[in-house]
Amino acid sequence: MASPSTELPSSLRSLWRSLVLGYRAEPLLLVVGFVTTVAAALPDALFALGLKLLVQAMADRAGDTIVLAALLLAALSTATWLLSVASDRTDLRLAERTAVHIESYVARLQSSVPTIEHHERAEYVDRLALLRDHASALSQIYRSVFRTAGSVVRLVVVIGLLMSVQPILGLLVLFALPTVLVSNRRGAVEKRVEEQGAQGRRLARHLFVLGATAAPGKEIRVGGLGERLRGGRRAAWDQGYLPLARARWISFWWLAAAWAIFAAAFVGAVAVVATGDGATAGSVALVLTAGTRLSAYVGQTVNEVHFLRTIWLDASRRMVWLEDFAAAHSLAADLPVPTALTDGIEFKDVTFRYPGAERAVLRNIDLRLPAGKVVAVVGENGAGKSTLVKLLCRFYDPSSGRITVDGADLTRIPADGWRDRFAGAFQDFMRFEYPVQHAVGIGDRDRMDDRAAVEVAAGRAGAVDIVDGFPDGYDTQLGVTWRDGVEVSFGQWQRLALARGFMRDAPLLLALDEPTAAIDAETEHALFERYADAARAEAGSGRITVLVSHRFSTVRMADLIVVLDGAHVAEQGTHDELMARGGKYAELYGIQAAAYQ
Ligand SMILES: Nc1ncnc2c1ncn2[C@@H]1O[C@H](COP(=O)(O)OP(=O)(O)OP(=O)(O)O)[C@@H](O)[C@H]1O
Repeated sequence: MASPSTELPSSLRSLWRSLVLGYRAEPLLLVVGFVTTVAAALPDALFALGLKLLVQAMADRAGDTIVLAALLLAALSTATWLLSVASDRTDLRLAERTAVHIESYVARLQSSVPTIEHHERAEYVDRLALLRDHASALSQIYRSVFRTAGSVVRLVVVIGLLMSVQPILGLLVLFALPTVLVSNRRGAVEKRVEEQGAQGRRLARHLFVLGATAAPGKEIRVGGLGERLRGGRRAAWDQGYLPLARARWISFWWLAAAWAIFAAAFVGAVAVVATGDGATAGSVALVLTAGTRLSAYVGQTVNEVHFLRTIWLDASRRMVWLEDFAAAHSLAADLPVPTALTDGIEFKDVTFRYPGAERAVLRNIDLRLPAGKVVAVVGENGAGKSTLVKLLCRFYDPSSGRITVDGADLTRIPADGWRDRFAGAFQDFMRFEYPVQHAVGIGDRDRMDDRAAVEVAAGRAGAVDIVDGFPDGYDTQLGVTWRDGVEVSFGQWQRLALARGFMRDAPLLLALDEPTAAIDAETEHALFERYADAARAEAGSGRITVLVSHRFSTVRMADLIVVLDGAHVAEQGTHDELMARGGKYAELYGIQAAAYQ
């Protein structure tokens, strides 16, 4: 698989991609916004010319020209005002409409990455956190680009007007260059410092959420951790923000010095024109007005470019980076999604390390999960059982080696399609605070509103009694923070998650990664036995059922038991075979059996 670069893509390419995205979303608004914003720049910049004509006509006491010049000034002011209002409204509307589009586009990009590596690697998480914060604001990029274009038009016009008085006055713009250079540089420096501090700011936010939400509140109070949390948050905040504040102060002083250079040149230019041969009232008025406007326009352009570079363009580069990342991760999917399994799933010399980790959680695993069988995975805490399931779901790809499905490399099967063939539940399930119908129904998005399907799933998970106990049955809102919402216990959440995992009727892979830890051993055993029987009854599709459990009473009925130990498959076989062998499984089984005596 092509590994995406960790470098952000170029500004120009990112700008182009954002413009294309905006054009696809709102072509008319984009064009009208551009034309009105740039058009508003013209009459504004020509104001200096009107003023020159008026002042000169007054000096010459030319009555008709005075009236004409005054009317011209009024027309220029009105046109500037009208076009500015029109462009403001259009740009605002464009920003609002593209914001929704861009936000859902970014969300779609994130979820289209088949693995979840980008949610866990610190450098990606920081990058995505900034993108998420700015995703809706990214829609401002259009306004910013139009305004920058308008500022450039203004600059060109006033420089032309200044040069019409004396060509050398065109050099005035050179004295504004230091401000441009400083702004450019400060943008890059501030952005780098901001990214370096992203981890600290994320930590500060995390600690704030920890201290301000109900769930962790119990442990924090019991442990008396409040003060420590506040101190940690303060320290993380300082670590995230102080370097940025320092960088901003330094750039402020640089910018002030650069403006001082321009101010000196402007005063000199006015003096030269006012005292030179052939100085007229009109030309002095023009230099004064155009010069003042030049400084304002340079300031505007510099500000626009600064915001464009540091916020909008930066967010745009992150978005294009995410596009590349998503594209690089979906390139290899060129095989069809299987509709049945005949042989099974095979791990071939699979080694896996979590992103950024040194240690391999699974090492040189060779394992065959036969089609149509029930496979139990056991091992001590941290042995890698859940990781094995995550690889089967393709939340990660192996660091080396291959996983094949009926001989086809799993990385070449579209991840979405493969997951549509998956059912099951995880130990770290999500508490979806929806009405019960949807909290369970989203396990099969096409049948989310299908009451009968949800009832069947609840039956499979043994959750019917729980739902019947809620005030409005399947229409009950879960979570007390919502109107008419009910409190749900951990065990109830777990059972609802299990029901969600059973929404699909004919999965090829059913994985149950300790989804019943909060349920007593006997009930778990009965439930798992039911799933195993169902799996065997439907062996025709080749469905593989993978059970992860610490309870050996549950595990023993599996067709194949895999014992993980020290990142390796220590043993595998049926219960009887493993007991006869007298190895790790027999030892662990013996310990648990003795505890239940
Ligand atoms: N996202 C992750 N990033 C880095 N390391 C991880 C991640 N998830 C798990 N690990 C590490 O991988 C190892 C195996 O974890 P895994 O959850 O697969 O074990 P397990 O056998 O399912 O454990 P348990 O029985 O406690 O659920 C552990 O050392 C764990 O710390």
